[in-house]
Amino acid sequence: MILKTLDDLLGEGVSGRRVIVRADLNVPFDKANPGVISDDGRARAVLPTLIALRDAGARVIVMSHLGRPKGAPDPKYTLQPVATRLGELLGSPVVFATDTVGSDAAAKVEALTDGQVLLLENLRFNEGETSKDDAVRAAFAAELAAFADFYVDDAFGAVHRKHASVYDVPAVLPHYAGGLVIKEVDVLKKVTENPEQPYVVVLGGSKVSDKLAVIKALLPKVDKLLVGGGMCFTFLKAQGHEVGKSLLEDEMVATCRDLLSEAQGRIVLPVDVVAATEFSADADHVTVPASEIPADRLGLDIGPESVALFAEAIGGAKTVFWNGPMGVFELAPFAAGTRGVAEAITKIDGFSVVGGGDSAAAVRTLGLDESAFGHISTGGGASLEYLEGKTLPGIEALEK
Ligand SMILES: Nc1ncnc2c1ncn2[C@@H]1O[C@H](COP(=O)(O)OP(=O)(O)O)[C@@H](O)[C@H]1O
Ligand SMILES: O=C(OP(=O)(O)O)[C@H](O)COP(=O)(O)O
Repeated sequence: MILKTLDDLLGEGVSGRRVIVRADLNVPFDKANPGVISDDGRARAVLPTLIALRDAGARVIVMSHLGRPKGAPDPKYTLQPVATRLGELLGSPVVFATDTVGSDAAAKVEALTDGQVLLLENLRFNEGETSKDDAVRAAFAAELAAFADFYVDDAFGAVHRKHASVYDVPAVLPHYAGGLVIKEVDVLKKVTENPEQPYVVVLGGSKVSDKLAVIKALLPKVDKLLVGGGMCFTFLKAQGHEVGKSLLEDEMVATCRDLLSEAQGRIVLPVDVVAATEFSADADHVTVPASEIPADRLGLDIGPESVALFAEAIGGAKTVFWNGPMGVFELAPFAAGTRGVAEAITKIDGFSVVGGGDSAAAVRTLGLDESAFGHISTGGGASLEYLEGKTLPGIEALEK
């Protein structure tokens, strides 16, 4: 990667200068306790960058998205609790702006003193952040850029998004890659260029349509692609099975059918599923064959036979990449599939990468040994698209 890094910026001197940092503070919240962060790994991952800038006397403006609000303020997705947590981790309070580029943000940017850190409200409360219209994104980016002298991208988890804060702000400010982005790309580069065979990819989670697109590109590169989590039901439907009330992307069923035929047995699907009456920890649940999901139930985890099948494929691998929990691991009755697959990955005689906000959170909240994985990446979609060989908009913008 030929690009300027945070060290270059620190070398140029930042005392008294305003630096805007794109971070990925899209942390998971406790499903049972709204407002309580269940895993602060992504906030911890950006700390070295924030500390280095703070200690060098910069006036630090942090920006991030949280969840997928629809371009307007939505209290459900406020970054306020993240500002509080970030302050605790930094050991000094983080100022919070209640808007992103409005009057509160402008006043707080103006009032920043050397070494202070400010977090702007959720970028996605503004339609300019994710707009497909270049001019609309550029206009929002110009408002963000006006706050600062320099731009640092340390949001690896979002580098695959062609969004204003990722792609357009670096077009108008001197730009630098943070240490997290550099570290993540270094590891993934090795896996992309020369994965030791057999190479097994495990996919799950709930961002089904995003990740189905990646499968086609990854298929020729892998020995086996194991599909669990919310991803598997569109494939099961494509095989002709009914999936009840499970997560389903109806319009992708035909694509999945094509992928299954192209894969010639290399896509492995669950053979049993934990089917519940509703999306709740107290719901009645039974393990059923994947071909017999009752019409009034939804699959919330893969079953034990699937775990054994997946563990066997993983056990023979020299390289494993895993993104996306195998089930709704946040609810105890549906955590066994994720735990089983994660444990199998920790035992391989080879190199493993876990990617994704929720997958990394699962490793930690289920109490697995983090050191047993080769690398735990903060980005799921970002690392998948990197492995696919795509040029990522955030990296491209930094290289320009
Ligand atoms: N069968 C399922 N039905 C609905 N949601 C699921 C299912 N399996 C996993 N999930 C959910 O997927 C979410 C994580 O998906 P995703 O964002 O794609 O992963 P990551 O953040 O690791 O990239 C988790 O919150 C988990 O509860
Ligand atoms: O959580 C994220 O990605 P991931 O679930 O693929 O790890 C990133 O914060 C990107 O979020 P987005 O997929 O809503 O753009």
